[in-house]
Amino acid sequence: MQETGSISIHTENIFPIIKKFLYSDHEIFLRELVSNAVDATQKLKSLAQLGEFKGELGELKVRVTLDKEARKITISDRGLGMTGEEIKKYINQIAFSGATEFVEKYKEKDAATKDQIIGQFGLGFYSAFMVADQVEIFSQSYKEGTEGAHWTCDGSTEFTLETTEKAERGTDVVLHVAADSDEFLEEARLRTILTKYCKFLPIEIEFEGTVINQTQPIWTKQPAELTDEDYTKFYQELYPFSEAPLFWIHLNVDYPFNLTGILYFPKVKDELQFQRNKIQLYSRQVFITDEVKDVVPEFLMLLHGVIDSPDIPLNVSRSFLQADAAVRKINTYITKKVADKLGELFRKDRTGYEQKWSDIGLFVKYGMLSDEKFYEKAKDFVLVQNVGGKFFTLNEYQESVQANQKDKNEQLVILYTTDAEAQHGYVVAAQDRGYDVLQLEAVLDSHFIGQLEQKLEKTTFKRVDADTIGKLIEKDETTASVLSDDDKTRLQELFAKAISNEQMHVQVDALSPQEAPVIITMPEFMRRMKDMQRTGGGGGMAMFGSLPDSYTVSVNANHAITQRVLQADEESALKLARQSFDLALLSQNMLKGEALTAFIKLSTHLLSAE
Ligand SMILES: Nc1ncnc2c1ncn2[C@@H]1O[C@H](COP(=O)(O)OP(=O)(O)OP(=O)(O)O)[C@@H](O)[C@H]1O
Repeated sequence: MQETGSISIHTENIFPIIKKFLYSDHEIFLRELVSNAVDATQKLKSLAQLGEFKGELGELKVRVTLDKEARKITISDRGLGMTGEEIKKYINQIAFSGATEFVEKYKEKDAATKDQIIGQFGLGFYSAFMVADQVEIFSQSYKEGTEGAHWTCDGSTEFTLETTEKAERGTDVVLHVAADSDEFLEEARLRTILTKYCKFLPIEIEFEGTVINQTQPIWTKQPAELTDEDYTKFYQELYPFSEAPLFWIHLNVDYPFNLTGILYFPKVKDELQFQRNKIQLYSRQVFITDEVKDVVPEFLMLLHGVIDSPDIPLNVSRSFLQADAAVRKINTYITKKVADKLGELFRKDRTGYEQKWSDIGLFVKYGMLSDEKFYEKAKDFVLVQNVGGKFFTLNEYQESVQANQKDKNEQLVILYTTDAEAQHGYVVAAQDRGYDVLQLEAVLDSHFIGQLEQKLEKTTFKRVDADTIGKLIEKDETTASVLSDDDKTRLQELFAKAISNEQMHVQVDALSPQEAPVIITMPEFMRRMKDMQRTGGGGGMAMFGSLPDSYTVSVNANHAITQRVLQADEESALKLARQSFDLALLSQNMLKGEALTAFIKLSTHLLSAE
């Protein structure tokens, strides 16, 4: 018996549209057809378990075969099969209306959204027409007493359906590859596509004699069944040639949404190395995309691994995805899991955690800055390190410095350096006072400091070179000046003349005689403004666009050199002043070019004059 018919009477022909619009992603036809074959096989297995199918299951592989000569690709399964009636219902009506709906949605979108939709939405069975000008289905249902069915469609809305003899239960979908799709007649091309999308499908997929997939990837197993080696091996499979991960989290939740997966913490050395799009998104073991934006919180995109969830709505556009309740819950869940894991590592193995800190620190701080909930958890396990290399939690650090580093207003002043080498003199000066100095060197740290100042009560941060040591943490006691007011004015004028630079604001301060004769500082506020300006922070910063460098030059009223300057004749006084100022510049790494040459010349001269 043969029947012909029209798939739908009131729809325009969708096939040219499918073909035209989906040009960039033709390869997904194979993912769609192979997953259909896998679904049909799994359905049969379920029926067998329920006792509704009593026959022999036999070998349940899905086979993909290529006949280049005949221009045919065949996808065969030994699943539950379809009767002629079922083909009419599932392929002609349901699948077709699904494809039609897809095309309708697709037509309205702009190009960017289109790419997004294609990547995340399977066209289903009709995606076959992206590469084939004729598609045949040969199917034998598992139901006893049913006849085999043969369906043919040439890419118009017309189809034929007839009975046929098919010995084996299951379905063969035969694609007659169109003239413009020759690339899919290459074995290597098909293998690449299969490996990309089908590598972890739950039923064996055989292509040209070899099975291309792992049916039970480790994320589908229970953590208790797995060893560390299993996890690292899997990581190597996903990312060959990369360094071993630091640690991982096995995700496993089935309520209120379904999600499994493994997230790895990669070894990252600096911000520039962050590699996004390393997490692969699967839906029931079928690879969907590695664009997990919106499904995974921004700061977690630095992680690697696999997420598998049938609950992530792949068939909706981007803007909708962000607002989707399930996606929001998944975001919250993953963030919580990651925070819990870090907390656990910190509690169980503090030493190991400290060793890993240089790799995870950046990530933890990034998380704290971008997610309030994460901050709340991470504030207990985020670490800071002082210049001596010792690690502290925020609480531990506050405890340890508060006896010594509170100013006269009971404000705790935390001192830090962004470069212990370059700011060495200032670090030593602070340490000599009994102060501790933290290393906060990463680009992210300036934002992190800002956040901590908001969160921690009565606490401010100052870079060690933000002021002279006595003023860095202002106490009640003051050092008296040995100079008269007249001397101070003279000194100020002499130095200003010797330096003759408008960006250097000279002031005479009563410092300890042990401190340097001249100290150059840049106020904390001013430096932060400039930092923000440099890193392109916020529009409001534009007004500081022409902010000049502005330094404070403190002349130490109590230093022996100062006395010499005052006692010398004008010419020698200016030389001495210039020389002490240059020394201060030198200690800040600010003496360059002509000034440096002049300094060396003068030094040599002074030395030989002795
Ligand atoms: N190999 C097959 N064996 C048995 N039934 C099949 C096979 N391929 C397709 N079908 C039937 O045709 C229907 C439509 O398939 P189609 O791929 O268009 O949509 P789908 O798989 O339901 O959804 P999706 O859009 O996610 O692919 C399937 O639901 C299934 O009932």
